[in-house]
Amino acid sequence: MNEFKHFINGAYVGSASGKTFENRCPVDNSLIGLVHEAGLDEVDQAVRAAKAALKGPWGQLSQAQRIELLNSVAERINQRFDEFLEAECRDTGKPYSIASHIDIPRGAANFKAFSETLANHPTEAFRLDAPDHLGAINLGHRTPKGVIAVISPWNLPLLLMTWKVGPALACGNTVVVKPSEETPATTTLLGEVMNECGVPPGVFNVVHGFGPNSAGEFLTTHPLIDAITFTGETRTGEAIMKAAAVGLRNISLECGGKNPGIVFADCDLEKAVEGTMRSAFVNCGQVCLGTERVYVERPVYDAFLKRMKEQVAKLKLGRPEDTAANFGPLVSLEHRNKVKYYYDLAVEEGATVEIGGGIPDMGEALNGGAWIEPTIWTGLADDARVIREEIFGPCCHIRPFDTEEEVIQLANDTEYGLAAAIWTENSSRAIRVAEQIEAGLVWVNSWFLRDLRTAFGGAKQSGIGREGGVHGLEFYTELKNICIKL
Ligand SMILES: NC(=O)c1ccc[n+]([C@@H]2O[C@H](COP(=O)([O-])OP(=O)(O)OC[C@H]3O[C@@H](n4cnc5c(N)ncnc54)[C@H](O)[C@@H]3O)[C@@H](O)[C@H]2O)c1
Ligand SMILES: N/C(=C\C=C\C=O)C(=O)O
Repeated sequence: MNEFKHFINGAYVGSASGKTFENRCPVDNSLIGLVHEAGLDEVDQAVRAAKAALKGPWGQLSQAQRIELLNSVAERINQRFDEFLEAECRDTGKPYSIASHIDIPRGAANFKAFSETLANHPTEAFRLDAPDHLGAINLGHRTPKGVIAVISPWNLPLLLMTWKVGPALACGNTVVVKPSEETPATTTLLGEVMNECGVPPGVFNVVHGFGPNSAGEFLTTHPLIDAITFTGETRTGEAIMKAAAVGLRNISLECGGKNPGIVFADCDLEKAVEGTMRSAFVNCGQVCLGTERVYVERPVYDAFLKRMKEQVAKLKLGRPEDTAANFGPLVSLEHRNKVKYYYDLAVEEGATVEIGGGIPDMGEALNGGAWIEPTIWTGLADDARVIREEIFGPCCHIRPFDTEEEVIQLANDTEYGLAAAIWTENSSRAIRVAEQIEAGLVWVNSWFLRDLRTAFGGAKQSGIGREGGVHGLEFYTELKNICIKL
């Protein structure tokens, strides 16, 4: 039985209250750990440790020294790859085949990528003419923002936490991380790596707990937090934004989505099927960038639907360590109940269930887990709740369209604006349509192909701000202008 303690000032500490909550394996709902729930005291200790570390050895390091240290963190994650893989898959139930290609490699890459950005990105300088004709020089100078609260979700725990911790530390900040209550393991394990690599105590801190009236809320309302970066549901983002308003703390929000996939008749059909299969079903559909609405130009609608059903039927459900498995359970029974609610709602709203729609028989050993069938629907009206609300499961609705104008209107008819995928071999059409899609991220003939130098974030109710590459600098640093009279 694992015991997950907080990581504060370089040490693992339990909650003074002794309060813990259960950590269960999604594969069979077995009890695999107890997690300490942080109270106000633990959160305060973590924030004050982070504050103090800014003025300690960490604050004395040069940018080059910080970058060297963070590159060693990346290398150590890779050296302990199997431990991170086992911990992530135990927490999430996802197949090793997925976590070993996405979650863990990106956990390391997120430290390296931002180090290189920082080392190579200039600030700014302007020469100003002055009335005395001697002029002045203006210099842009970046300093760390301070103590960053990092609040992360359960779907890609290590990836999404390090996506924030990497740039935050690269810019000289310190962090207090509150991972999801569903997935404490890899964030806790990273504390060991920080110590092994010589990251000073207090630079990286972890507190466990829930949101409201628990560690999440205690952290976002703590007066010594200088900025909050959050990934999770839009409604949670609203709550965190309200908390951040007191004391004017900056926020970076990466929230929900109801992403469209647009398949034109002039696409490479096999590429479109392969890409849509990934965007709808990888990670059991638990990817914010995933496709839950698929629009297919009428001439290829029947062929596309047929191929998708054939591919879904081939998905192999199984334990994480099953090398043949490419489809795991949802993260919890609670989330399975939510997704199954939408499966039932789809039928009530008039959907045709083309494949799936239920709970699979996984055999006695696994039937207690959060398993659910990958599902395709057709025939729903555009205003159906299943078409408008984020489900965050392995399901998608496929609908024909006839014109480019029609599909752009359909794709944009959502309160969200996170991502989209467009499948066409016509490059002019690809760019023309992509420019009109109201989203932060548009892939053409690909999906979740990530260049960490690019801007990442959502429009509309999918988030606020952009992280990635130089874009994170605006959030993770204060930019000062120094004007020097000549
Ligand atoms: N845009 C992105 O990059 C992105 C990436 C991954 C997931 N997501 C979204 O995340 C959601 C799924 O993740 P989830 O269920 O963990 O989201 P969630 O909002 O329920 O929880 C996310 C985190 O916020 C914490 N939290 C909850 N309420 C809080 C509060 N009031 N104050 C402070 N912290 C609070 C939770 O404990 C958790 O650590 C989906 O909507 C998905 O689209 C978005
Ligand atoms: N933030 C990123 C992925 C988000 C995935 C959402 O589930 C990334 O690739 O950097």
